[in-house]
Amino acid sequence: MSSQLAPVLCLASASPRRRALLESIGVAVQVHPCDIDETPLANEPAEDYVRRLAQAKAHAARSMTPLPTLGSDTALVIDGQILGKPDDEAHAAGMLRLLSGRRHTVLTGVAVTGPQGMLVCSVATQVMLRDISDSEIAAYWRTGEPCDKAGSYAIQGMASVFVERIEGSHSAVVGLPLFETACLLRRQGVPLWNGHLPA
Ligand SMILES: Cc1cn([C@H]2C[C@H](O)[C@@H](COP(=O)(O)OP(=O)(O)OP(=O)(O)O)O2)c(=O)[nH]c1=O
Repeated sequence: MSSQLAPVLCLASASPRRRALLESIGVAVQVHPCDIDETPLANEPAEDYVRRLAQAKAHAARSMTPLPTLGSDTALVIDGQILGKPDDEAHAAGMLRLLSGRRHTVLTGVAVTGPQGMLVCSVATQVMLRDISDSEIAAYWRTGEPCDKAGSYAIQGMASVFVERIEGSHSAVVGLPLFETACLLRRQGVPLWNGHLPA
């Protein structure tokens, strides 16, 4: 919708999903992916972790642009463990076996820099997956879909057949909670599709 418009936000992310989500609410972006060390700190609570990474990404892009910058991070939590993107097939299979037939939490942190300084939020969404067999896990890996997704699945893709229930924000699981992000953007004066309307 907005790819021909002048960018109003710098997206500090390599994720095509985050770009598409922002464009779906009328925010044209310029993209500056940032290479951040995503290793959790010792005993770091998961919510602190996603907020810290979101802020680090937004901060890293700041020197590259006069525009407000947005950073985000998505991770899963199950049994107190933080799950990020898989390193390889065995890692992905281990994650999917752990998630199979169980409920887990998806946490997404968002940070937006601008005239109000660094604004940060995080959103928790509960996802219940049905039992997934080892042969399904192997076949799913071969689709190529899990390799760049936290927890090794994509709710918006073929893994939707595993998703029994979700409580919370679907867009947050895909990488950016649109309701909460729109609130932060508005506070920083970034116009959305309805930016010309009165508040
Ligand atoms: C659980 C889940 C995650 N994901 C994605 C969202 C994020 O892009 C990715 C988690 O990794 P992130 O490190 O949050 O993001 P990224 O590496 O893709 O991009 P960047 O760090 O440059 O911003 O997993 C889905 O697309 N669908 C899902 O169902």
